[in-house]
Amino acid sequence: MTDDTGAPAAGDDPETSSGDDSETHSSDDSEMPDADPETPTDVPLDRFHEALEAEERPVATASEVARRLGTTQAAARDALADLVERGDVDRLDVESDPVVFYPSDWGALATRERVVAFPSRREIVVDRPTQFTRARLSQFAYLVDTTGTEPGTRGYLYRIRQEDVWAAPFEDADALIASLRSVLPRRFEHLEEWIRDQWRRAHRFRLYTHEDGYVVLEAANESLMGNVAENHLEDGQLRAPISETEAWVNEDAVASVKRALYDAGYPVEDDRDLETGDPVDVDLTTDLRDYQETWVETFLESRSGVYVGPPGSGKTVAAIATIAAVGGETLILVPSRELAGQWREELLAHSTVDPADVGLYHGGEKEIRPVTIATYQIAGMDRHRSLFDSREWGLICFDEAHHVTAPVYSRTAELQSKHRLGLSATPVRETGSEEEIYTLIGQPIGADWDALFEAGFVQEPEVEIRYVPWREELARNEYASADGRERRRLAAENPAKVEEVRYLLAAHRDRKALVFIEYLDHGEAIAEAIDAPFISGETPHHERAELFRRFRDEESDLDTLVVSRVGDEGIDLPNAELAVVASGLGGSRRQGSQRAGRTMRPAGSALVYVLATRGTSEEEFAQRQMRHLARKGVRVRETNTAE
Ligand SMILES: Nc1ncnc2c1ncn2[C@@H]1O[C@H](COP(=O)(O)OP(=O)(O)OP(=O)(O)O)[C@@H](O)[C@H]1O
Repeated sequence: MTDDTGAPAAGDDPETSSGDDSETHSSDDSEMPDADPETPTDVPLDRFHEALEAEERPVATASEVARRLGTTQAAARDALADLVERGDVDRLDVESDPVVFYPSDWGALATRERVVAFPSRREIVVDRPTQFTRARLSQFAYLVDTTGTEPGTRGYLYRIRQEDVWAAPFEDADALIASLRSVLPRRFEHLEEWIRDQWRRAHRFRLYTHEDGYVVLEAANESLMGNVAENHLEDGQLRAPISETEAWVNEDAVASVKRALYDAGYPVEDDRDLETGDPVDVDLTTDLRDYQETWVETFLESRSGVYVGPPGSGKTVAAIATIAAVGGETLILVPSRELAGQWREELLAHSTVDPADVGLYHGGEKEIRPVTIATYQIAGMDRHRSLFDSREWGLICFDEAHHVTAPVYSRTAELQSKHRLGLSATPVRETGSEEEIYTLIGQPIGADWDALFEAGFVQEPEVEIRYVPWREELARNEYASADGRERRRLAAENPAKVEEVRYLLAAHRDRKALVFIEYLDHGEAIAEAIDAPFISGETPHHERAELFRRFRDEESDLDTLVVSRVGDEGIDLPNAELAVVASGLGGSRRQGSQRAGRTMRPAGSALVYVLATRGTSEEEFAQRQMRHLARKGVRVRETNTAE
């Protein structure tokens, strides 16, 4: 069984997570009386109660108990085993979490968290959810909001969508329903029926490779083949019927068949034999974290998928592990040349790959090697078709998968016979091509973002929206009399923002900072005012690379960069501790979370300031972007700055 929570895998020894625990709970051991490292295995039930009280939770892992009792983990585990033996304590094997313990007479522990179901809306609100509940829910429900709908409440709102059921990692519908029942206060027949129905839909069509090598579409019964497939598929997608329930699929149409049936509400199971390409000798040299291992295992089971995790959560490293596991020639597609270079370095840093086996293919260099890193731009050009055809790629990796362009999609549609891996920090897209990503690349394989923040793998940024007033009458009047795009530009370029940027940089003098802007003039004005370099699309590549290199260099005195959209994405600046989004609020939610993402790095504490001109549409944009982050569990604060 797999899970997409990113939490430690099934049956994990609690020991493996003890290191994380100590980071997640700020424990104060001095509260515990008589901490004795030599605590015998015989722990009275009272001491266990004390440990729970100190944790302020109804359940505790062995490592939490050990810490509270001031004993070793092994001793705590033995003691807990004794208590379980005596019937005083129960243990709960949570599939994707460490084992937790609770007093037997608290059997109704779930009442501590309040779970309320709204079956007709297919929504579940959980007040103070435990890890257990969250891990379970995240397997078949979508976390809509963590901020609570009423002021002061802390409800987590989950929604069970069609596609969540389709992608739920269970062997069968019964297992999914069992999981649902384990978190809901009672049974909801209609909801269960709906889930079973959705589950059935997702298992009605299957693609497989015939022993003679061609691809077959198989329907669960005749009428599905007749009604659904024939009504929704176009001429030429199927070559010929093989039986009442099977048809020979045109190899070039595999992607469009999948897409059409998905749109018709019948996601297709893809059981074809995939190509692996010529073998490549790559071993991983970095130990994966538990959730990364789960990602890779899940990928290998379905042979396609998209790792969805916040920036800095280790998607690239997990992708390198996947490359090593598939072990075949790999084509990696990235949005920019800088990222291609970075990918190469990461590959060399985290694996044994021979540098001579890694090629870069972009505007500057054109090498095709067993592992080739190319830009989407080049990959989309007709005259570079050979990139796809010259080797039998076994794995195609789409970095920043929401960037995949239409020409690349159409090309990769032909590459459905390869292992396909996407990486994305932002599953949400406003243009609606989320479905495109998931049907053409694969299902999302994700982690619970909150859990990653809690475990300390990713620093939670503090995001603050600062509403900046017009401080100049002239600017305010100009704005009032303008319209359309001009109005938006004027709001973005509110001169008062220059002061604000200066103030924020001065207030955080010790932090490496990125200032994001949308309009070139504005960027130049800010760069001049704060005396920092400005990187835009017009900055030559070598200059850009040099500035980024200096910014990364701890020794260098370059600690502030002003960056236009080019700097937005994926550039690895792990030491950026402060981001000021001075303009660019008209962008999508994707950009909002990417900008915040630039500073969501394991090193240093991260702060993001978003400047919005008060009383303009920027206010609304800022709030929309930040709501998206808040839903992901990121803390957002709003401040009005002085007139
Ligand atoms: N298993 C691991 N052990 C040690 N360090 C790791 C591990 N996984 C990732 N890291 C480190 O964490 C940092 C972020 O990892 P990585 O670049 O893979 O994240 P990402 O999710 O791809 O980020 P982005 O979305 O910004 O590209 C890197 O410095 C990387 O070396």
